[in-house]
Amino acid sequence: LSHHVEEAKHCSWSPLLGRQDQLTCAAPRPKEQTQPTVDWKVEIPELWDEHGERYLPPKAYKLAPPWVGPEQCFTEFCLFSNRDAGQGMALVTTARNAYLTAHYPAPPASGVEPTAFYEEEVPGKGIGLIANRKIRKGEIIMQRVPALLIQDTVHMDLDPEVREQLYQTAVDRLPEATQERFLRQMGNTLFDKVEKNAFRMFVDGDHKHSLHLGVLPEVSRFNHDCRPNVHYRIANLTHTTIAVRDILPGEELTISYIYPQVPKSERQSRLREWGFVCTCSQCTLPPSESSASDNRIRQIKQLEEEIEAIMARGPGGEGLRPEMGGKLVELYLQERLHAYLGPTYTRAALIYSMFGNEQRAREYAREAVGALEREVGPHARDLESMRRLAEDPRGHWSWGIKVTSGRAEVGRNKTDARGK
Ligand SMILES: C[S@@+](CC[C@H](N)C(=O)[O-])C[C@H]1O[C@@H](n2cnc3c(N)ncnc32)[C@H](O)[C@@H]1O
Repeated sequence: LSHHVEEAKHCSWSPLLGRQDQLTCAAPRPKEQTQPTVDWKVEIPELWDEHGERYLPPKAYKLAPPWVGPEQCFTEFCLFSNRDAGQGMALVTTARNAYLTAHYPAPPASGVEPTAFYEEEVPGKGIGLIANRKIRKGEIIMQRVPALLIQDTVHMDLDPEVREQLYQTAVDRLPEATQERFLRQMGNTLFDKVEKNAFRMFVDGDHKHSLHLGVLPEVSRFNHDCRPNVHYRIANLTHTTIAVRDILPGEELTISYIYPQVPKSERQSRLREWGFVCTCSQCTLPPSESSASDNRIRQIKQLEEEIEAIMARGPGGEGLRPEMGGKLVELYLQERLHAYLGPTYTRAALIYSMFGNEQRAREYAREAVGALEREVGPHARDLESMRRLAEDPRGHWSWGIKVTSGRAEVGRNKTDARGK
């Protein structure tokens, strides 16, 4: 079976542990890359019977050297390791998941040169990453596969003493340099280090035992900011961090651990579940600016819901105004939500195209292309549509449909983006 990595299957819920937030999906078909990256088209051998219902017998999941394992088994979960994959990988999972993981690409670490940033103590946050030079929007900062990948049930249910010993053995299987980096992470016990630093990763789509906690010791140094300058996405178990705006030397590099487009009190309570009180740039604004920010977040929500409701009635739906798209972009930029602009630019481009505003449609479609590539990757669903709109607005399905008759005159390509 040629098993492309597709939406829903092999999607990865982010971000760091458990607290469900953004969804980053892997989809098929690689596009040209400007920086070294993984091959997105993954060949995974047949794993199901011909009806796609039953798993193959466990012996079908044997791993070839240099993979080692299964060892240290507890019920169906065992330790598997490979010192040569990525910077070394240890898995505590089922044989089936180990087999799948072994078939994902585990590329060597890549990204910006190691001197582009450095580690430093950041007041109130522990160690963080600081830019050492200007890092440009769109630069991939790190691309890594997890050093430790632990099936969620094991992490949650195993007896704590047994679990700690198992994690110790798993860490011992890693190359020395990776072990050291792992042990330098925040957290008193190995369990605690996984808790504080892991990202949620799905190995096997929506199949049983798919959810894992992936620990990437270098990526763990990114502190949280509710208005991050770095976005991350996970596809094929590869974790990519990418600058979403130009970052100046001396600025801290940050990601968001949560879905941040909610008022401050909600963000803070979500982050308390993480065991810390957020001291980020947005949470420490003076009260008047903080309430202005909360207001903008409410405005964004309202406007998005309004646009969604109109679009749902069809492209000719009444109530759409051309300035709605521009206003939405403006609010996002004022709120410094640079990591979440893809759908916003897409909406704005479509709205202006519908009203026959060529210049604005092109301009926003171009921005949408860049933002979608950064946020979702080269296989983002609306990317092709936005490329076409940027190149030839008048040939796009959305062109002028609000001007001509106010009724839907959906053109050539019905699979194009429609305000998503
Ligand atoms: C994944 S680690 C980040 C790196 C960590 N600072 C270190 O020294 O290794 C997450 C931990 O960093 C701290 N942290 C990250 N972002 C923070 C923020 N915005 N405010 C306060 N503490 C933060 C919290 O202690 C959190 O549990």
